[in-house]
Amino acid sequence: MGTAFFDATDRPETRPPDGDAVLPRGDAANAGLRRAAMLQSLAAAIWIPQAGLLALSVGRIADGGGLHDVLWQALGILALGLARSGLDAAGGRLAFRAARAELSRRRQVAASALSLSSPIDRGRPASGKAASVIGEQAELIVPYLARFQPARVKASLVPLIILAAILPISWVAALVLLFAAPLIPIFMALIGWRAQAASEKQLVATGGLNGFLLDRLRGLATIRALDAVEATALRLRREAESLRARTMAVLKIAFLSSAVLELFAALGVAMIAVYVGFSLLGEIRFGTWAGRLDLTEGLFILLLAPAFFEPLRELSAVWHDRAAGEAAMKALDALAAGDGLSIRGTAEIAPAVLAAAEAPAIRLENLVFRYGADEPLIHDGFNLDIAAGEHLAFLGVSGSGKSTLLSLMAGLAPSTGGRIVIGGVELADDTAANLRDGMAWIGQKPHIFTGTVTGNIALGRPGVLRGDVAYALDAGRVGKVADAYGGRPLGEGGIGLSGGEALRLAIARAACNPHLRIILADEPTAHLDAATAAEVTESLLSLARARTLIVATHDPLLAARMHRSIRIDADIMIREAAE
Ligand SMILES: Nc1ncnc2c1ncn2[C@@H]1O[C@H](COP(=O)(O)OP(=O)(O)OP(=O)(O)O)[C@@H](O)[C@H]1O
Repeated sequence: MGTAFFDATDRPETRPPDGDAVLPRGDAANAGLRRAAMLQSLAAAIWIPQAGLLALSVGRIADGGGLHDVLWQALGILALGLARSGLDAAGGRLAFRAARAELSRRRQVAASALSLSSPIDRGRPASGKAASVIGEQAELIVPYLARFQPARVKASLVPLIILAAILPISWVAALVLLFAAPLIPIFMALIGWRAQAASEKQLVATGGLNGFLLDRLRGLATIRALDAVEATALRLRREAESLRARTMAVLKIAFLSSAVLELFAALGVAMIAVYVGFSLLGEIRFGTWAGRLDLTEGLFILLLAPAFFEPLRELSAVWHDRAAGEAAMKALDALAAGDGLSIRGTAEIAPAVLAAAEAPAIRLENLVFRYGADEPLIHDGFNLDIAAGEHLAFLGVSGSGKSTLLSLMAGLAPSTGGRIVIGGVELADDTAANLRDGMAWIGQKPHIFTGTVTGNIALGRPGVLRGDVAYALDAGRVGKVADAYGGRPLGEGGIGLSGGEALRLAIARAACNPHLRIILADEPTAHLDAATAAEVTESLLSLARARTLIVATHDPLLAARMHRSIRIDADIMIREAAE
């Protein structure tokens, strides 16, 4: 079984709702986006009085007026222009802030759900895919919320206001716009369905490629050793090609939607221009409420016609953001749904359950466990009493369930039946987190983070002081390694450390915990040569002094140093020796 590391200080508080429904937006984000949309719509509507003043000025000059006749109008146009820019900028800023806040909220929910999912859940999302969704794809939510949402409100309000301004002058012009406008949303909606499906496929392909890459990079040594480089490269090329095809499909739809909109907008404006032109020439004598159009009215309508389509064009420009944003939200929500095995102890409770306790006794009562509803029973009514401060070895053939027992004691997954009592406290959802504060997990292959040796020991845990790290270096016997590296970082995944050094570093990590009462060690001497295994055993035993230690092991030498060993497969005690 792999190694687990849990930092009890990093416990998320809430669990997102189950199911794959898109998570509702936060109230603050909704309010911010609504205000932003209103400000931007108001900014767009200011063009109506500006156009009116402009048409009036040109009409006066055409009637023989001088510059002094249009001075006030010019100042009005300028003032309105300034107000318009100000409102537009304020709306944009507000929308962007609300969108970023919403992105952070959703990221936190997804990351919380991920951190709650059990490290022994094999259905956990691939690390590369989860990182891609939370880190990269989630960013697509920002343009969706900050640009698409206000653009949608603008597109549904501003054309109506412009229509209301044109209708009292000419019912024909209003009618032309009224017929041209709905064609645009209808076509956009038709295209939008395809755009969303294409975006979802593209995001899945991106996540898949990231997951694949991370997985293969981690296994590069194996791939090289087994001469599978060529096959892996071919697979990578195929995946990259599929991603390219999906990206092109998304772009094609994005371009198509803008082309459709431009076509209808251009046709609408052209028809208005033809009508106004022929009316001014006297060729068309209908369509107004009072006689013929004059130059001021005609110009006013002409200036407003492109503005009528402008919000729809804006909507089309950000249409792709909607598809990509909703697909990203779905991907985040799927992570947040986290419906596999989850670790116990999601709730915070006040006092540290084990803080004052001595090395606790552990009791497993009638323990039943299976990894999933369709999976076989791993343990069926397992009973065991471990004395306070006892050092115990689980022995048994591979697959007999030793690591599973350790995981259950650490609360990495809820048992299917029975109970676990640690120091008189039953391991349950409201106690597991605090019980874990007093535990350390030492696995076969501890995860070494990129960073210094001391940073890897302290792990940024609050309350770990310089003195604690110095003590831990000593306890894990890694002082020499720390000296050799100094302030230089270790390579990714612990490159630069031997297996034994990595194990001793894990022991040092455990030694840093002032609440440490229980040590769970999963095959700590596996894959080590005899001398290194002996060193690790000594470090482990000195750490376990006055603490309860349980090791799952195949190593008879390590088992011989324990107070007692039990065989998990036969459920019988084969050796009991007091030290
Ligand atoms: N995350 C998991 N999801 C589903 N089944 C699992 C998982 N981990 C282990 N198993 C299954 O549970 C059984 C017990 O596995 P476990 O790792 O506890 O055995 P073990 O005794 O520790 O073996 P080993 O000595 O090889 O480490 C095995 O049949 C294994 O296939």
